[in-house]
Amino acid sequence: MSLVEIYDAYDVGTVRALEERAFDTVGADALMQRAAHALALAVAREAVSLCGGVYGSTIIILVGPGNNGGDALFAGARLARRGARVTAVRCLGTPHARGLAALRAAGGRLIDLDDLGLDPAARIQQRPAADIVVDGVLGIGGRPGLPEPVALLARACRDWLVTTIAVDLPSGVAADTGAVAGDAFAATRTVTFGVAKPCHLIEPARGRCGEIEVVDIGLDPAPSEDDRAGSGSGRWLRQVQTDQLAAYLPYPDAGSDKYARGVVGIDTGSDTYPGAGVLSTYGAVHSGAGMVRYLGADVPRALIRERLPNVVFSPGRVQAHLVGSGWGDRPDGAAVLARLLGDGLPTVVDADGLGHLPARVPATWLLTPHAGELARLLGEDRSWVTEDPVRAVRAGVEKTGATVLLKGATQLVCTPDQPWIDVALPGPAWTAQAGSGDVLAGICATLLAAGVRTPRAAAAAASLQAYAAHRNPGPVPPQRLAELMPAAIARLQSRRTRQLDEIRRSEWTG
Ligand SMILES: NC(=O)C1=CN([C@@H]2O[C@H](COP(=O)(O)OP(=O)(O)OC[C@H]3O[C@@H](n4cnc5c(N)ncnc54)[C@H](OP(=O)(O)O)[C@@H]3O)[C@@H](O)[C@H]2O)[C@@H](O)CC1
Ligand SMILES: [K+]
Repeated sequence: MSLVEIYDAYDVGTVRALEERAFDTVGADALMQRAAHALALAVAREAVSLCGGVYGSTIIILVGPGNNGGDALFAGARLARRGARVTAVRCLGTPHARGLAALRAAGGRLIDLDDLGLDPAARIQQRPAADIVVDGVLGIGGRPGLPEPVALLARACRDWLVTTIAVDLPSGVAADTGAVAGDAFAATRTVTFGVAKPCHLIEPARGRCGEIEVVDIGLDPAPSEDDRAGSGSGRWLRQVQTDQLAAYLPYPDAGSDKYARGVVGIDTGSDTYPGAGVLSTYGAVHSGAGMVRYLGADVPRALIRERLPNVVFSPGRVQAHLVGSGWGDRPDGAAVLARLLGDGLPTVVDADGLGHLPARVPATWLLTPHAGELARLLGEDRSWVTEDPVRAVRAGVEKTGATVLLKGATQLVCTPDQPWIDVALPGPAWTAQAGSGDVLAGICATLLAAGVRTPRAAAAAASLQAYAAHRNPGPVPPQRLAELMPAAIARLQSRRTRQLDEIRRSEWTG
């Protein structure tokens, strides 16, 4: 049994296809026992740290009607055999029969949810004696939306601040979309089997998972195209890792000049909204552009001239364009975009620019909407985007032909002809503030001007901003975060140098 670093996530349909193949080779029982073993280990580790050992710890196992409850009951049996006091609570339907028999044979017992004495009218529920709660109510067979009184129990567990370990996923979250409709459990740790699922990467579900452990139970960790196609929805997400971010960024060498590093042409901001022009230029300047030409309105131009003397204000050669942030209601917006389309250069279209898009644009163009802007682009409600951001970002790509970076708590990058969707490194909640998106658009444009492929530039830019914010926690305003970007890039460059040294060393040592 080994820990797998979380990287790829697949939808439930794909997981079911993998499960079927594994059933054929090792059998369903073996898979469940492996899952239960890994789960019991995770609970035991928690018991050791909270109570000094498994023996004598008090564990409550919440069980639903499916195999998720089966995993939890078999894990409970293992823990009871090691001396834990294990009580299973029947939350929904009939518990997994063999799992329950195993628990009882090991000295555990089953009670009903009613026996916990939860009171719907009480503001604070009486806390049962429990060191650890294991959430085995629903797994990948769960429909979102917990029925009462399970929803009340989920709320109570959150109020009790009890260590909660979710089996596969926190019950109540939608496995494929990451949506949380109504109440859901919030875990301290989630132990998931074989591969991660979208809910482990996408907010708000991700925030309910706590620490995530993907354990190897013998499923193929790399589903084939057939496995994915069979699922119907084909959701394949790839979480950017810090090492990848370090590898994706362009670093100059001794022979680089400003054109090798890239010249960005920026037409953002307006006399009404000058801040967006300033911030997007800050983003471009501080993420490594060789040169930035600001070609926008007069008021932002004057502000930029005061703050960033290295910015050039005359037209000339550029290698990537950035337009749209803070344009407001710009009458010539469509004409500007039509002209840029003729240029054939990679182009970032942000914010108000999205309202002026030509019918089709190339995949080298990058659109950077937040949920509301993507909804407007698609003629949908904002909730249509937030309830299933993967579906929405795909729809944005299909409609426009562009690469789309959907901004928000989880930032997704989708591009035509690539079967997976990249998930940027998640940033701290402090980065949700006015101006973050403008700076991000500037970083995207810099990476494009340096010649980074559009989807990679988008995933790297969003991840870089998150990385810099993590290194500088707290309410740091976006312009200050932009100024902290060079130090973050330097750290990533050192990391990349170490990676390359290791690769060379391993090549030498065979
Ligand atoms: N993948 C793998 O390789 C392995 C997977 N394993 C484990 O199996 C788990 C999946 O098991 P599973 O298929 O039995 O589904 P699970 O979620 O336990 O329950 C479904 C039941 O709940 C019911 N139900 C659903 N939603 C409801 C709601 N809102 N409110 C009320 N009821 C609701 C639903 O009813 P129905 O939809 O049929 O009406 C059905 O009866 C997986 O997460 C992992 O833990 C491991 O054992 C090892 C290998
Ligand atoms: K669960």
